[in-house]
Amino acid sequence: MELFKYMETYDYEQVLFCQDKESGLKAIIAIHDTTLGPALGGTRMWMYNSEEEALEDALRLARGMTYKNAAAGLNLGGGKTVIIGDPRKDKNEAMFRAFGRFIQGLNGRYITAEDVGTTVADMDIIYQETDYVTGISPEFGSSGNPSPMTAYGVYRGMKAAAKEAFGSDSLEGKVIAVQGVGNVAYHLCRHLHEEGAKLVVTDINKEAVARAVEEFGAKAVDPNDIYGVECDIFAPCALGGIINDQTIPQLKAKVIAGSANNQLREARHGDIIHEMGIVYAPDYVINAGGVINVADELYGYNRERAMKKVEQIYDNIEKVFAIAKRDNIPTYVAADRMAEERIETMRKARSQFLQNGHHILSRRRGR
Ligand SMILES: NC(=O)C1=CN([C@@H]2O[C@H](COP(=O)(O)OP(=O)(O)OC[C@H]3O[C@@H](n4cnc5c(N)ncnc54)[C@H](O)[C@@H]3O)[C@@H](O)[C@H]2O)C=CC1
Ligand SMILES: CC(C)CC(=O)C(=O)O
Repeated sequence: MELFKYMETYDYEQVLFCQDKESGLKAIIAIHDTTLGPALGGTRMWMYNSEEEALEDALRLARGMTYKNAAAGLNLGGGKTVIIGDPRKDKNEAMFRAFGRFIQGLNGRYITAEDVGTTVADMDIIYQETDYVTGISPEFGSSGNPSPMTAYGVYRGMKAAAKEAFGSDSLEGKVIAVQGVGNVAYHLCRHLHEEGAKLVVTDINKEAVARAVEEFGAKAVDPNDIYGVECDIFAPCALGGIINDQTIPQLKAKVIAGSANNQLREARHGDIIHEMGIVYAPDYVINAGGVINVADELYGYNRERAMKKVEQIYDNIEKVFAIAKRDNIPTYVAADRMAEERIETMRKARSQFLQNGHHILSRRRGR
């Protein structure tokens, strides 16, 4: 990849490569845009096949966070970290301490949290070295694991998408195919089961599948068969890039609504599903519950307040559908438009000079 060319094309501010030989840390922190405030986005630990692949993931995910935070109405920019390694084998305390010191060195330009492969326990270690970490244990007055709130937001957004597609937001009796039943999707399945939806699930982790079958009466299918399941709603809740040339022809669902980041492999795949009449709830709008929840920590965490904001994901998805109809564009373009308009408006509103700048971080309590 020609890094600077790529950064210029999508307007990235900063990319940091962090290395610590003793602990084996190899991390890439990508900061996309801090117009609205410090960049907030999780840390993903994953067994990337190459450094190039890790870099691409960090960059795509960071940009997604700029749009996610803007669309959710947060005063935060977008960033993300990837750590190269196997989260089941390569983690150690020194690694997360060293990583915490790299974050502290950024002096608040980037705040981290959990993502795939990292946990509350990892965030607690990072917290030993930096103030700029969220999603740490409730014992520290924090919000803990963001996944249940992400799941609640996806559930709310899915209802809004169902209303658009079927005329009612009830999910009772709807057949919902869920790809990946990890941290987020487990809680999502609980909400769906409680509302009377019929679940079809898959995961590469057999235990995760067995739990969903046992607790929610879900039907299990093989990972490759999930796309072609006869269903009303497809909920991608594993990794990104799964709406692509190979999977689209298999899809039977009328709605796509799930937690995975970067669901469309390429923008054109958003156009194709739009033309097919599939109602797509854009990923970064529907999966913002976790970041809304951890961002609330910056104000002194209040669960009720955070939950109210997560509930509004229903309204945010409706707004996206309204823009899509108004401008006759696919929903993924409408979401981008909504986020970009907010960033531009705030850029102008905050353009006067202030001696010490100002952001909610400067009033952060309890730290
Ligand atoms: N945890 C959170 O609060 C948030 C998560 N997300 C996104 O939601 C997605 C899921 O996140 P988590 O539940 O936290 O991760 P997780 O790692 O707990 O769950 C992902 C699940 O997908 C499974 N999986 C991986 N590849 C698969 C494949 N090819 N087929 C079927 N299953 C597969 C894994 O075995 C795992 O059980 C990710 O894309 C993440 O970036 C987005 C916003 C917030
Ligand atoms: C998991 C969240 C706390 C933040 C994030 O990185 C995301 O929403 O993807």
